[in-house]
Amino acid sequence: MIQTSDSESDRLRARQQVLVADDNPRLLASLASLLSDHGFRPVTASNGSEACRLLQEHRFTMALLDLNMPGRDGFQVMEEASRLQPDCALVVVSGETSFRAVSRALRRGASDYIRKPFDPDEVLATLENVLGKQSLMQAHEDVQQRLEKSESLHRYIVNNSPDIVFMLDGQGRFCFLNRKVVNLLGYQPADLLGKHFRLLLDDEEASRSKLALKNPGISADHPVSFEVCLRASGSDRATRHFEITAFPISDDSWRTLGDREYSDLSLHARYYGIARDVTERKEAEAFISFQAYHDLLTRLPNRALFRDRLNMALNHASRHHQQLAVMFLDLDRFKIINDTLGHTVGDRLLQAVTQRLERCLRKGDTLSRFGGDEFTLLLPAVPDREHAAVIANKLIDTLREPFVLDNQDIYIGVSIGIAMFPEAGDTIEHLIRNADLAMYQVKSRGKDGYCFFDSSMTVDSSERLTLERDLRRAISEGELRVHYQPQVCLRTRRITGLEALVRWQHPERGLLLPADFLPLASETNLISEISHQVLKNACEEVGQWIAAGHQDLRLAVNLSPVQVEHPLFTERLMSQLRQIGFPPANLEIEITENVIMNDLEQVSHTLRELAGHGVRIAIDDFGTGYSSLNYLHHLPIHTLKIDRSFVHGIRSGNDGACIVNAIIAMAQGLKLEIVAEGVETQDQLDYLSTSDCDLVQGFLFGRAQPGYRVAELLGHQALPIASSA
Ligand SMILES: Nc1nc2c(ncn2[C@@H]2O[C@H](COP(=O)(O)O[C@H]3[C@@H](O)[C@H](n4cnc5c(=O)[nH]c(N)nc54)O[C@@H]3COP(=O)(O)O)[C@@H](O)[C@H]2O)c(=O)[nH]1
Repeated sequence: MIQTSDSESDRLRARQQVLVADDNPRLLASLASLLSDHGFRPVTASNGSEACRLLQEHRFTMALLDLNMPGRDGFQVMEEASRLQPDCALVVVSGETSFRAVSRALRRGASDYIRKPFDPDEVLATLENVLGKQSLMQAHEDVQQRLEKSESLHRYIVNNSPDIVFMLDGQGRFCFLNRKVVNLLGYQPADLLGKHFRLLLDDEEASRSKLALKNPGISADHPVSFEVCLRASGSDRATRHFEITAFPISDDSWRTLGDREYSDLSLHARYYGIARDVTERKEAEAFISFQAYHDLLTRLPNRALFRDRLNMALNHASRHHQQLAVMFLDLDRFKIINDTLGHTVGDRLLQAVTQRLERCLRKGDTLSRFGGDEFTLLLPAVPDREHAAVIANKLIDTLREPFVLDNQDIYIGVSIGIAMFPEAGDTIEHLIRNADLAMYQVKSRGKDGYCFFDSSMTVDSSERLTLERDLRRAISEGELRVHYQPQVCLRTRRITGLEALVRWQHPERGLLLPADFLPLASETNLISEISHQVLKNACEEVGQWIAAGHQDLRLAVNLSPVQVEHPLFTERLMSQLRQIGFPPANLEIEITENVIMNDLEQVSHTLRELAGHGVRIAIDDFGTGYSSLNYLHHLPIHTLKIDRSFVHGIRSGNDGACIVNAIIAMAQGLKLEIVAEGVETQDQLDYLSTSDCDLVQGFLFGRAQPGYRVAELLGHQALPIASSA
């Protein structure tokens, strides 16, 4: 029985409203007065029906009910009370003392049974007892509710934690997991309970984690933290990165918990841990590191990573006495495509080029984007130069095929310089620089090919800088000169044309030949400006001689590949000629076969435009380049210039002569004019005179000379053989 102090008991009673129902008015009154005398608030009902009505209208802590009442008896009132007010304690006060009646009353929910005539003390004691029980039950219920609230609060906190919360038993099996494991890894907690944590890890990480947990230094105050990748459920879900913090559970940790579930846990759980998903941070870190070492457009390694790989490859190659190759690749015509078709197409082209190049490489080779349209390639295990040459050819061939972007065929080529370790250098800087130098050799020869570095290409870098600075000054200060080499008609021996050749009147070094500065001009893109100046000066000067009476005098000019490939070349040239007043029909432009083959489509278009304006087109160094004779049929070509190596062959043996004969025969068939270049001897001249060659050019008739000297020669009826030849 609950022990309460008097004052507390009074306080309790004061709150209690008690229903008293009896059909005996005297008994009813005496019960009511007993109750009110002892602090209760009795509400009386003289029959069962009234009691039921009161139950509907008021709340009661207790009901003292007679069993035998007219209308609705005590059992029916009990039923109604249980339905309407289940918390109301029912006490039967009845003269009916049969076992059947008592047990029936108790079955209906009566807390106690008082026999009539009642003893007031017994009634009061029974009421105290019932009240005590009620208060005990209430207290228990309160505790229960508080526990439930507290548990659901903790459950909420644990389940809504942003991290996976888990417990492991001594063997490493999961004995608790919160629901976060569903969102983050796709498992239901039940899928993992009882399973070893290695189920989520690869072997290496499982052993690492095991070791971390076994670390003797860990405790709740010093948990262990480590990062692992956890396998998500289902094959289509990727692995995610987690930071695990875990510590062993001491027996003290369970002292406050009594719940059955937790006591089960307390039996088994030996480790508590949280797993925080750090995938986003890891991915951001990986992206930042990728960005630092890769080019984002092509996703290729950048310069920094290339240098790193080259450094490792060099160490390995020198330890094992092996060779390696560094290639420097520069795309031909990329700038023009980028300028005319836009940067989006340019970007897509670079991506497509990357894919094709990668297809030619093996695992272990490193292709990197060096910047713009430049790539570097490291072949760490090439046995010899031939091997490197085979790969260079593969790369060249794969880029020769047109790229189809935006429904148009785009032709692009590549110039490749190759530096072999150790012969072309033994440091990262030397190998890259020398491959770059070799690449410029290819560019200056007409692009689209490869070239191995050799020491003759080395120009000291400070020397290069000085030369470049001087060359810029030469262009702006007018130090460039045009010299003319006569083209002589074999039949009349008169000058019919002049080839304009650039010279540089260097203030300190004297007159420089193109070989001294054109390669650097090509590298630095100054070549266009130089060719433009030469063309302008030559047209102005030769234009005066034409105007002075040499109406048929032809001016031949060399064009750089960059000029011819520019889509606005014809328009600009024609406007320049109009400004100067130079007749287009007196102009012949010289291009090599390689320039045509590099971009057959674009160059053909330009040549047709030029021919449409009356400009003549000559193929320079004919027979030495990469060509398909097919183009001769289709393009508006007027002149073939037989390369001087074949002309020199006339003297030294039959092969050269045969080639010269073959070229002349072919040119005749195609109705092209023939110019034999590099004629140095009388024998060569005699041979050519008997073989239907039209024009000759060479030291035999004179080297390229300044305009004032050439002007004197123009008046000659027949050009004499030069004394210096
Ligand atoms: N884009 C431009 N390129 C130009 C320009 N001027 C010249 N060039 C290119 O430089 C190449 C070399 O020119 P150069 O040193 O002037 O040599 C020319 C002649 O001097 C030389 N030649 C002529 N006759 C003989 C000979 O009997 N023997 C011999 N060993 N050499 C001789 O040949 C060069 C002319 O050849 P080609 O151009 O093939 O007709 C020059 O080839 C151009 O490519 C320029 O303004 N713009």
